[in-house]
Amino acid sequence: MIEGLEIATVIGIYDWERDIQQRIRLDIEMLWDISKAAASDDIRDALDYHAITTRLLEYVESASFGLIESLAEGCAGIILNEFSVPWLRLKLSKPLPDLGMKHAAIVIERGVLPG
Ligand SMILES: Nc1nc2c(c(=O)[nH]1)N=C([C@H](O)[C@@H](O)CO)CN2
Repeated sequence: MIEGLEIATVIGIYDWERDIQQRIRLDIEMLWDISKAAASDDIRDALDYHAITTRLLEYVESASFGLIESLAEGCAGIILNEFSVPWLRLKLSKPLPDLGMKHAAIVIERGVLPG
């Protein structure tokens, strides 16, 4: 699980949002059988959360989406396709204190759960 990953990006549908950066937060559950990595103690058998985080930082920092939905799908696609994760649940939160709420968030599940 990657929890509380905060990244600044251009995100939003309004003109004023196109000229600023806002910090989104990612919480990601990922399915991975850890038994091989636990037995070998070899990072090559593990789901390397450092590598995933580095890739997401690169992607989100350079992104410029209007909707949080689009950014969430982009992040999910990277994890599924580049890191061979079979299934994930991803929550993307965007702070909205001006609207009187802590944040708006969406949760998506992508990939296939075994059996
Ligand atoms: N379903 C969505 N609704 C809204 C989004 C969004 O990304 N998905 N975004 C906005 C604005 O950008 C808002 O965050 C600015 O206050 C409004 N609704």
